[in-house]
Amino acid sequence: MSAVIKLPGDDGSGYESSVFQQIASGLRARSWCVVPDALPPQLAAALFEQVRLTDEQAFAQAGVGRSQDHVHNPFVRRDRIRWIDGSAEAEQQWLDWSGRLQRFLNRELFLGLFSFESHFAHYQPGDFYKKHVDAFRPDGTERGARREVSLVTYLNPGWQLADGGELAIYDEAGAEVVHKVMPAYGTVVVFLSTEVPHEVLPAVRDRYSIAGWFRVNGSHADRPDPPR
Ligand SMILES: O=C(O)CCC(=O)C(=O)O
Ligand SMILES: [Fe+2]
Repeated sequence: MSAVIKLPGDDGSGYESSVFQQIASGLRARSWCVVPDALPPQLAAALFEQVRLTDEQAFAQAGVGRSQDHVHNPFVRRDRIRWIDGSAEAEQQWLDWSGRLQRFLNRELFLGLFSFESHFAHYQPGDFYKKHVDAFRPDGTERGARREVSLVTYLNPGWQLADGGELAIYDEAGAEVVHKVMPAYGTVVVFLSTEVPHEVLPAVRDRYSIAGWFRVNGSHADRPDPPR
């Protein structure tokens, strides 16, 4: 694989903090936000290279549901995924960037996010992910760490409107689409995992993305939970 250029933390240009600020303001105002060109170009390029070189065999059919009843349901979602573990340098840079975003959101919004998990996703032409929320509102009985904030980014150079594959964002009741996001290279979408129903519409070309979740600790004082 070609050498990946080492990324500094925030390069001091203020670009990163301005992106993070837009995300925090968006979440504060209406529980979701879309920031075009949010990924630093070097990071986007490194991740795109990584996903491009990943053997299709390394992607596994994605499932739906909570851990115990997690099943593959091709009527709900068709994408194939590969979890990011930081073993490649591009992945480590992605985890560093999302770690900085996590700390920023905790500082600005007091969200108490304490862990992050993410995967690459590949939607082939015609694939979709029907309307869903990424987490259910806590009902007081759950003890595990739960998804609080969802983070999605796209790795599709030259995407056109006619290619489809938008992320449709619904109102909180899930009744109407309020916004459609084109999965354009470097665009980042962030939303509250329990509040924002959304759907991936079919595309006419291969669609690559990363989907990730920041979790909060749902543990009770008497019985701490592990992060996952
Ligand atoms: O790829 C997207 O636009 C969203 C994916 C998604 O909703 C998910 O993986 O939960
Ligand atoms: Fe989702």
